[in-house]
Amino acid sequence: MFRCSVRLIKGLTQITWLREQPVLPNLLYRRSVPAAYLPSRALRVTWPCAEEVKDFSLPNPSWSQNMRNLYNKYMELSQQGSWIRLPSYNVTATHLIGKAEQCPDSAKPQVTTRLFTRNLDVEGLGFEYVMFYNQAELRTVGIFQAGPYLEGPIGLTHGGAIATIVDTTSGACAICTLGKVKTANLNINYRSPITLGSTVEVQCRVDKIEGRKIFMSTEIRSADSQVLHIEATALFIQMKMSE
Ligand SMILES: CCCCCCCCCCCCCCCC(=O)SCCNC(=O)CCNC(=O)[C@H](O)C(C)(C)COP(=O)(O)OP(=O)(O)OC[C@H]1O[C@@H](n2cnc3c(N)ncnc32)[C@H](O)[C@@H]1OP(=O)(O)O
Repeated sequence: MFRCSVRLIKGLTQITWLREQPVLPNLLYRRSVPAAYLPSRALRVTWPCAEEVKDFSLPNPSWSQNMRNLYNKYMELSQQGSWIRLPSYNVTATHLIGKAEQCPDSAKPQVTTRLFTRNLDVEGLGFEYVMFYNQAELRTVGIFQAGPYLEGPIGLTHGGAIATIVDTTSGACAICTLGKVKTANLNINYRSPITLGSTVEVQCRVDKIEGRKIFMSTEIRSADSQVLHIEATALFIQMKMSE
């Protein structure tokens, strides 16, 4: 009981401390996260090659009106300073390259791998999403449109695709809060199906932090917030300094 109370107090103290940090880049820098993780309020990334690489979290013609409306809402909040749009690339290494001298000539990392959620060349067929982070509240919001190649049951989104979006949005929140992390545990309650083609809002928040462990919870609702689709929890473990 005593150990639990001490852990709880430690966790709350850590969350309070994180909330008081002045700006996200400082926080991430102090946590040894490469500079390219740093999103900027001017909606650009500080990484020198970033402008030459496609940012997949910008609107494209496949986005529905609901997706655009939600995007515009959080962009407006970003301009006011409470939220930051997180850029998104199709190669994981692109997020990790942080120094000018590491910037490859072609402006594209020489790798053959692709980030799972950005592995299709045609817009709108798979995962269409954009994420925003709120440092003061330790929350991310994901706006997600399920493309026709994510089918599970006829006309509905595959449960694994939904798990991917939960992992991605809560993982991004954990990364922005603690730096590099890996998913250790993911629990999902599927409350109602997500129709293919529809747009949903993914809300993730930090519940508590205990040392290297960061506990998250996630809710996915319809674009108008009326329908609850998903309730989930996740545990991410911060990577050790040597990793
Ligand atoms: C430009 C700006 C963009 C920024 C925005 C970024 C955007 C881009 C976002 C993409 C976001 C994608 C996010 C996907 C993230 C993955 O998909 S990761 C891939 C899937 N996960 C894995 O493969 C992980 C496999 N497992 C492992 O590697 C290891 O088990 C782990 C999880 C790293 C933990 O190993 P470890 O570091 O040795 O930790 P360990 O000492 O064993 O445990 C530490 C603590 O955690 C506890 N723990 C460990 N595992 C568990 C568990 N499963 N359950 C409960 N407790 C556990 C331990 O009991 C221990 O607790 P304490 O004793 O400290 O109380």
